[in-house]
Amino acid sequence: MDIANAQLEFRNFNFYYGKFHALKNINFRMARHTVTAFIGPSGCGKSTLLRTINRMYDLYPDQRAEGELLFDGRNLLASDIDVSILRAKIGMVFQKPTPFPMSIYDNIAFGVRLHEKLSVAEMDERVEWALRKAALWEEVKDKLKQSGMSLSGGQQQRLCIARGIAVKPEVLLLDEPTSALDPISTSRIEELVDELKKEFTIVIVTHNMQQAARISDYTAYMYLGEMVEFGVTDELFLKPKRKETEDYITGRFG
Ligand SMILES: Nc1ncnc2c1ncn2[C@@H]1O[C@H](COP(=O)(O)OP(=O)(O)OP(=O)(O)O)[C@@H](O)[C@H]1O
Repeated sequence: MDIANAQLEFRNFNFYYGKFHALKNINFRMARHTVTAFIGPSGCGKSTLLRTINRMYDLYPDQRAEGELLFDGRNLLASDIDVSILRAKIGMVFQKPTPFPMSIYDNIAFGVRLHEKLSVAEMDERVEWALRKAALWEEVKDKLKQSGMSLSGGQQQRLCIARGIAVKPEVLLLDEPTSALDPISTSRIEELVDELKKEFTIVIVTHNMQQAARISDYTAYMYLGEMVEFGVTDELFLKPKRKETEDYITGRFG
């Protein structure tokens, strides 16, 4: 399976936690404005793979990556890459909603201030833009000064998505963004992903195969640190090429 004009490309990519070889020879591409889902059993390396994309591992001295991870043709693993600029281009939303202990407005404005000097009016506009994109504006427009922590879990997760997109990244990484949410909040986030892919490239880790089938364009099935199969989502679910993938998606695994 090949993707022309890849925005992101893993080439002969390996990742280690100390001596533990967590990702083994990963090769695949992601196209701009598509949704790619990583699925596979617990511990297979989905989150590890996602976190390499914005070099989260830099924070931990015993973790290292080898090979190439190309973003618009540039190797993100190179030592001269400015990681703070990289993280502005590649935003991330975690499994548990993690609003900052500050107002709804400042949750969004905080990250923007680190990267851009905006006037008050421009910042107001940016905050509204991000909250509208995250489908939260109508619910919070009259309480922007209230703490982000006062929102419901589903609203907090949309606030985190708004915070992630407020700096106008090109790629948004979602690490099991709905696993702590009820079905209604989950379906709102799923609709949101569909909307957001018009402007951003989205990579999502999910435990939920139905969710991957519903919202992604491409799916990668991982097992024990290897990418067993990567392909167009409908094809991977309806006509998997590998027996291991078929066993997993039909529930015969384990
Ligand atoms: N900080 C760490 N130090 C050492 N090993 C780790 C660390 N984080 C993860 N691992 C190991 O790397 C492998 C992949 O873990 P990872 O969290 O990426 O899996 P996952 O597919 O996201 O799992 P889950 O679905 O349970 O979240 C596992 O064997 C795990 O034990």
